[in-house]
Parts: sequence; C-alpha cells; structure tokens
Amino acid sequence: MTRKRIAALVGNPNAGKSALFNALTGARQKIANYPGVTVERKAGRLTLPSGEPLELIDLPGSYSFDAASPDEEVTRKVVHGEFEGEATPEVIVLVVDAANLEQHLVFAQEVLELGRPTVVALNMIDLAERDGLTLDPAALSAALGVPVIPTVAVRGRGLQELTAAIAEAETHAAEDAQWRGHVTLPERRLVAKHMARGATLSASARHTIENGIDRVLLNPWVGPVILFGLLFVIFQAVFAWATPFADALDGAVGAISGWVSGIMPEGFIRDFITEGVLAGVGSVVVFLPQIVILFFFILLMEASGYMARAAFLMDRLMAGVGLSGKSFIPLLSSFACAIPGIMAARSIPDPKDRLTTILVAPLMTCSARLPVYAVIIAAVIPETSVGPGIGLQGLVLFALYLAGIVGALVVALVLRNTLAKGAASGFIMEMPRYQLPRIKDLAIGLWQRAYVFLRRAGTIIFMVTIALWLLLSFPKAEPGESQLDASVAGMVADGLHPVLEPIGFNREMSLALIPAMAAREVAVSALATTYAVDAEDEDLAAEGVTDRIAALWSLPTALAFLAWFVFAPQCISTIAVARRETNGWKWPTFMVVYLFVLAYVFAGLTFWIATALGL
Ligand SMILES: Nc1nc2c(ncn2[C@@H]2O[C@H](COP(=O)(O)OP(=O)(O)OP(=O)(O)O)[C@@H](O)[C@H]2O)c(=O)[nH]1
Ligand SMILES: [Mg+2]
Repeated sequence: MTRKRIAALVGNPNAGKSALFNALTGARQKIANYPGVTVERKAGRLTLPSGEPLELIDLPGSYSFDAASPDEEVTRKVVHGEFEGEATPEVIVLVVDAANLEQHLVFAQEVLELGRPTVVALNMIDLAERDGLTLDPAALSAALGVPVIPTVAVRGRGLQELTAAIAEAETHAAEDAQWRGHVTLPERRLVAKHMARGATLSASARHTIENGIDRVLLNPWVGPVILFGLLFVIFQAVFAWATPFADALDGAVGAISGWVSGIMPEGFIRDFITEGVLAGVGSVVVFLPQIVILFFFILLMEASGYMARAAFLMDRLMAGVGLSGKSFIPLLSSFACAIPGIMAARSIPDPKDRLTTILVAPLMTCSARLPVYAVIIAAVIPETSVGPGIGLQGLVLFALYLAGIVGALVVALVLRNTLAKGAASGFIMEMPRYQLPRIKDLAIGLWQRAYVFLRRAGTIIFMVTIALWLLLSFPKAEPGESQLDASVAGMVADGLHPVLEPIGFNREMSLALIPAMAAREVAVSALATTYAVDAEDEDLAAEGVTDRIAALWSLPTALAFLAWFVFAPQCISTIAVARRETNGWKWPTFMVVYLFVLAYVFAGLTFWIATALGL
C-alpha cells in the first residue's frame, strides 16, 4: 500500500483557503472576512477522481516564508517538511485572491520557487467580477508555469476542476518546476505587477461604493461613534430580543419540572431530576437565546469585513496602552471565548505584544459570563427604561462589558511599562472587501455556537452541577435544620465564606465559585441547585433562581458578585491554553494571581461603595 498523498493550501491571509478546504473536504473550519483567522494546521480528506484519498492541509495565511509571527511559522514549517510528525506535502495548492491579484502574486512567486508540483486556485472570481475585473486564467497560467483554476470557494465553483488539477499535478512534478523567479522584494513586486496586468483582460473602476462606506466608517470622528453605537445596540438586543424566547424556555423548564413532580413519587430520583437537572442545568440552558443573539452580531461583523475596520479604528487607542490594532481581533474574539482569543494572538509578530494580549484576553467578557451577568441583572436591576429604546438592564450589561475592556487596557498599559516592556509596534492590516454575509454561513455559524453551548450544558455543566447536587443533598438535614447547613457542600462553603465575607459575599455565592472554575456558567446552575435543594417547601422550590436571588441578595452583594466575575479567572481551560501558548507555567500563574487580586479588590470596592451609598 502506498502512503496517502498530502496537499497543502498555501497563500496570503484571507484568500479563501479555509473556505476551499471546507468545500473540498466537508470540514467546518472557521472562515471569516479578516486576515489571520486560521492559526493552526488542520488536515482533512479529499477523494481524487481516481477514488484515491488525499490528505488536504489547511494552513494559516502568510505573506512570506520569512515567518514573522507564530502562525506564519507553522505554514513555513509544514511547507518545508519541518513540522513535527508530518511529511512534506507533495502538492501545493496556492490560493490567490483574483480581486487582489497583484498583492497575492508576491508571495506566490516565493511559493513557486520551491519547485514543487503546484496548482493555483484563482479564488474569489465573483468578487473580481463585482469589482469590474475580467481575468485571463490561461495567461496567468502561462506566466506562472503551473495550472490556474478559477474558483469561487463559497459557492463551490471550480472545485471539480481544482481536484482534477491536484490529481494531475502529482504526476507532472518535473514539468512544473520550471519557474525561476526574482529574489528581492522590490523585484517580486514588479514582477507581480506585470503578471497581474498581463492576466487582466479588462478593468472598469467600481470601487466607489466601498471607498464611500470606508470614508464614513473609518472617519476618525464618526467611525468610533458608529462602533460604540453598534456595540451598544448589541447589548440592548441581547436583553430586549431574547426576553420572549428566554421566558418561553424558562416556562417550559418550569412546566417540565412541575410535570415530573406530579407523576413521580417523592424521593431521590425525583429530587435529582427537579433540583439537579432541571433547576441546575435548566437555569443555564434558558440563556441560549442570549448567546445566539450575541453571536449573530459577532458573526455579522466577522463576515461583512467590519471587524478589520474596527481593529483599524481601535489602533490609536490600543497604541495608547502599548499594543496595536493587531491585538484588537484576538481581544474581540475573546467576547466569544478567551481560548480562541488567546490562540488568535499567534498572528501577532512581536513576542511581548503577543504575551500582553494573552494575559489580558481573559478580561474580555466571554460568552460564558453572559448567563451569570444576565441572571443577576434580571434579579436585581429593574426592567425600566432610561431613555427612548434604552433599557436599564441592557445598559448595565454594556457597562460590565466596558469594565472588562477598560480593565484590559489598563492592565496592558501597566504590563507594557513593566514586565512586557516595549514600544508599540506599527499596525499594518489590509482591509478586506465588504461582503454581504451569506445566510447559509450565518445559519451554520449560529448553529455551531448553539451546539457548543448546549454541549457544554449537557456535559461539563451537567456533571459539575450533579456533583454539587450530591454534595448538597447529603447528609440529610434533621427536621428544623437547613439542608445547606447539614450538607458536605455547606461545610465547604463555611470554610471559604470567611475569606469572601468582607467583600459582601454570602455563603451560597462562595460555594458557587468553586464549581464555577470548571465553567463560568456553573455559577448559575450551582446557585439554582443550592436554592432548589435548600427550599423548605414546594412553593419555594418552584421559584426560579432569579426570584430567589431577588428575594435574598442585597443590591451591594449582587453588584459585588458581578464585579467579581468581570475580573476573576474562573475557567481552567483558559489557564491551560495560556500555558500551552506561552510554553510554561510562569505566565499563566501570574495571570491567575493578578486576576484574582483584581477580582477581590474590585468586588470589595463595589460592595463597600454601594453599601456606603445606601443602595
Ligand atoms: N465572494 C467570495 N467570498 C469568498 C470566497 N472564498 C472565500 N470567501 C470569503 O472570504 C473570507 C475569507 O475566507 P477564509 O477561507 O477565511 O480565508 P483564509 O485564506 O482561510 O484566511 P486566513 O485563515 O486568515 O489565512 C470569508 O469571509 C469567506 O466567506 C469566494 O470565492 N468568493
Ligand atoms: Mg483560514
């Protein structure tokens, strides 16, 4: 048996490599309309026309083999066969953006100089047409000395031809190796210019609309206002739009719980289902609508091309704290989850910039905090409006996100002047073209996020909540004694509570913090389960966690809890990823310590100030 052949997708960032990879292998790698989306190598399987399988590798985008950033380093290593545990790819699929040909042909020359069997995918032909360009693939093929296949990755156009060419390329290795290029960058640029011209049959300028939009969105005064307004709308929407759906889900969970109580005899199993599964896990699942709405906006920003504009707008602010717009995208990705955010920092060339970005990424409000914020806000912040269309709850949510952002900027400023000293590096990022998001991509993206959220609820959140429920349920309380007091969990809470009491935390909150280290949402399910187990009668047990918090917590206590969650490093996976990305325990340890200190101090300040103000 012969070894499976390998082909690698290589090209500039944002050329559509991952889109092609997905289309060819049926994978679901992340694609988005800004440079630097893929930061790791990913392998998939492609079946050639002969029926033979081929391993296709998706790689991070690169401007040159003189790797500047860790993600480009991966590309260089894989292509040169220096990547551990992987053979050198036989075929290179060079992906170039048809609408950006001149720019993409610079790196293309470097790739062709390797003299390997290469096939060029002239991708984004549709965008080139939109821009009024008519290209001549045959002319380009003649100039490059390798086959050129026009493709539209996102519509599946040209895939068969590309697959056939990949199969062919393997058998014509020697013939393809005729390219002998130029060595210096200015020379390559000149060659790229000539080749792009030679491959362009006609060009009519149709850039005006795009430039017009950018004149507004990138305007130094108007641009930030629009960005800020957009973020504001997002957090209003998270509350306003989600409410009917969240209420419906909440009602459904309550109804199921009532039904189970009705048909099942009293006892261990019934309590397990109602107090552990439904009250606990159910209290997290009801936040699905909020999560979906948040991701709807994030995906929209990613797909349209606005993300890179936002990075550009933020560059000046970021430079003020010693970072650059390059850090903005990893930080904004951390709104979803700090893990991909920290990994996205691989596209930052400067090691100290990158380290600082990794260390502050957990301060950005990840989506796992959303259920925690939402439950506390719903319980203690009145549902009033403070202006036309501006709800107080959405405003508080916005303020919490803002607190995380400001915290990250301040910490970055301190780090850049102490531990990770250095001047702000320049910011160069190409602006991707605007695209209308495709409904199908959006739907798949939302489905994936919803699935991730529900899978978390069904696995880690479920298991941790059940473990906590067991600890809460035993030993059984004597008559007249509260179940929380009697249980093992109660004893643990008693141990931790003295440390947290000065900053206004009650016993249930202290207890909830421990399992929440596994996943932040568990703070909600832990509180819900604690209150369900500890409820003295059926009526109390039927109340949701929001009502119980509203009844039992003072406003300063609730605000202190929110402040804690803005800063606390409540997530073990993030710590693990930080270890992997910084190659050691030193920086993750530092990260955990500084975040806990900030959490304690700010929760305390919030509690004391709120109490002093008589809230
Ligand atoms: N109109 C159009 N859009 C495309 C095409 N191929 C990809 N895109 C879009 O272009 C953007 C970039 O695609 P990706 O596949 O993420 O690009 P990439 O080369 O993997 O980028 P990096 O991972 O950052 O190096 C996404 O928004 C895609 O939806 C195409 O043929 N036509
Ligand atoms: Mg990619």
